[in-house]
Amino acid sequence: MQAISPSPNSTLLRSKRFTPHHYQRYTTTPTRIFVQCIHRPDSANFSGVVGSNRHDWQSSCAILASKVVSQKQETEKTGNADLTAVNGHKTLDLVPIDNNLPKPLTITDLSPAPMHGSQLRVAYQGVAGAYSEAAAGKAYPNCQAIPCDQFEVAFQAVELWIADRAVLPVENSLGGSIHRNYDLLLRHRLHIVGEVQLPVHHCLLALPGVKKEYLSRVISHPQALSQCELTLTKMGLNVVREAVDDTAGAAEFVATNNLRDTAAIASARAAELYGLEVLADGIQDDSSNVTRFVMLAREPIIPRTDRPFKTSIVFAHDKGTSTLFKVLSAFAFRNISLTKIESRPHRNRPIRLVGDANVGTAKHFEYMFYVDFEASMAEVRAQNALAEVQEFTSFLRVLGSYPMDMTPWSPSSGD
Ligand SMILES: O=C(O)C(=O)C[C@]1(C(=O)O)C=C[C@@H](O)C=C1
Repeated sequence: MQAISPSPNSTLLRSKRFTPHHYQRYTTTPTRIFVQCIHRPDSANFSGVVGSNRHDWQSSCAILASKVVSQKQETEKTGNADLTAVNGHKTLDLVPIDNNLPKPLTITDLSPAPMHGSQLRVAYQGVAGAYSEAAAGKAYPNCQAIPCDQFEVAFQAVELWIADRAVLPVENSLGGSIHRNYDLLLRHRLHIVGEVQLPVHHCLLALPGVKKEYLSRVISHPQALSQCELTLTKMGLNVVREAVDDTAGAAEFVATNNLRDTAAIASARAAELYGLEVLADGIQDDSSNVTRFVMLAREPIIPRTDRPFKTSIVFAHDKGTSTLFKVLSAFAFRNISLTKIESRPHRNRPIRLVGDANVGTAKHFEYMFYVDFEASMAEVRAQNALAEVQEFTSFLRVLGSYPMDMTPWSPSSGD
């Protein structure tokens, strides 16, 4: 796996990782891109903000497409049929498309890893040496890993065709679910196309020559801090814990600021990359510490039945938790195992009031339920289960049906 910035020709090359600011630049690029995309898609003479290669052209067209869609939505909202300008320039008239027509199969549907140029581009949150980067490498061994400063940015990188996939940690065997990422899965329209389970082996890292006794602070990703909480206490360190964006970012911070009183919890690879020493190895509270990541793409994969598949759904129902049993029994009756249930606040309707003049008003919290089950959407039993679930729910979305990670268990191999 090669970790690089997204495009050799773009202004992004100078920056270490993607930030929302980068998208700002991309989405406000001049209309010239639009003209170029329409008339000269294969030209080798593109100039200005768009690079000269096919990948840059594709990215520009994708951004353009999203502009046109938002323009169209704006037009529909305002009812202003003449509003067909992008950045002040006239564009082609939009032809309404019937979204229900079957889409022709594309190469994306047929190959598990569509290639642009030579390598798949995989966005992850963090900097080089983060566990998410390792997960990207495990899922797609020859990919270009694209660091992003936030999870939200990794989603946007895929939506804007700057990356082909995003890799997202969703749960850890010690720290539990990464709730923010469940919320993002719902807010965005990407599809889960795979999962990887990565053994996570944490190290305590410090500048060369620093001893444990000198430390007054340990910094890391909140998940990593919580996965090492007991061990840190047992080590008798007199340190405050501080949360930062990612584990490798913590290591980089210690190194670049020459902090002799601060250690980072990160991988052995982060120690190598940022010139730190390993003060303690394997400091996670459980040696079989493992994080589950999902891979996201713009298009779903076609579910199959020739290997074990998992399907992830999210649903809400109007009648509070009383129907939850019925929903779950749709799976039980068909012998479909559930591997995970998670509930999150229903942000559009967080509370349901049930009034009773005699005793007052009950305030019930409303939830979105996330369920993973062991079946492929290509199986009739899964389709029937979902048809039944739909009867009890007010909202149902399939987040993805994808191959299960069946790699042999080897806790010591991860870092
Ligand atoms: O900070 C990193 O290195 C990450 O990849 C993030 C993350 C997480 O979000 O849980 C991933 C795996 C580990 O469980 C700790 C941190």
